Amino acid sequence: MIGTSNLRKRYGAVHAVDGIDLDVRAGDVYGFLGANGSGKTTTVRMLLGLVLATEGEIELLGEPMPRAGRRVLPRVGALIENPAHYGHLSGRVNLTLLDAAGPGGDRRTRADRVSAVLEQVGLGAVGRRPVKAYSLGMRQRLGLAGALLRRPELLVLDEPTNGLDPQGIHEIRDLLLELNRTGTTVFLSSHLLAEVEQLCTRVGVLDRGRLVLQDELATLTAPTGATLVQTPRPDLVHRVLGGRVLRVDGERVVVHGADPAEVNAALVGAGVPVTGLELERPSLEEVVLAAASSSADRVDGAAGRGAGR
Ligand SMILES: Nc1ncnc2c1ncn2[C@@H]1O[C@H](COP(=O)(O)OP(=O)(O)OP(=O)(O)O)[C@@H](O)[C@H]1O
Repeated sequence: MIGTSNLRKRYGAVHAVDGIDLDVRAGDVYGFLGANGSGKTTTVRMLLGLVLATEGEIELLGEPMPRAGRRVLPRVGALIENPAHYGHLSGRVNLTLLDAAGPGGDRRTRADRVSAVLEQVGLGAVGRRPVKAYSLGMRQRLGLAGALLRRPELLVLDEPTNGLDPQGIHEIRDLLLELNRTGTTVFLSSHLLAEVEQLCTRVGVLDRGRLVLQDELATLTAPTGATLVQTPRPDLVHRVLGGRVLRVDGERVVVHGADPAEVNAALVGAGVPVTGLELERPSLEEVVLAAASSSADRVDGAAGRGAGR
């Protein structure tokens, strides 16, 4: 759906995007993660033909960009930063104008199309209110409704939950998952690890213009081959399992071996109280921090800590 090869953008001496090879496949919810200033917006703008690359190739839906823009862009829905709307007009009228301005929107079916996307983003009941009375979350959803007018195969979203409250973030997340279930590939940029971890199937990490990581989320956070034992008596685990203990962190003991049932049987058989057992997996935060170590402190992991496994 998106492929880039050695994609670069320089602004004077600044290497905003420094030779990246993106690979976004059909059906992905792809999280494009990076700290502020790492080059996410510049990349998204290049993908959509809004900024010219200094060097490199871009393919969108198998066609070269920006050359094939006229053919490709009607099949792509995009939301970049805060979408602009006419505040004094209703959401419905804004979408009607947008639909009329773009190519390929049959006039006779326009009203139905607008109603359908308003329903889809949960604005059916407020579509006739002026946009200036909308909350930030509602405006963001209206922007998304605009991106959905042409039933895009690919959605490209730059920080779609920026500035939203937890409820708004939740709604956008559900909407994107639903769209993905019905066949839309989603590419979204974010600086929030937790957001990407909860939503995405594939992850790319940008660090000062370079793609330092790109893989399936399930692969990145695959079990490490160890078992995490929760116990009030870590000393007893040591006594029973000896050399198999890899680490102790308070009441959490990491034990070599990827068979929690076997570990449990050994411990309980020896009278060790076990209050929790699971396969150890790295959190996305740990994976990202390891890959982008030099500037890891700039990636916002705080929100991801609670979601870590
Ligand atoms: N038009 C421009 N002229 C000069 N420098 C620019 C321009 N646009 C971006 N940059 C620089 O390129 C780098 C990458 O910026 P970009 O906005 O793509 O990052 P980002 O990851 O999207 O950050 P944010 O999350 O803050 O939007 C930054 O150093 C920025 O200052």
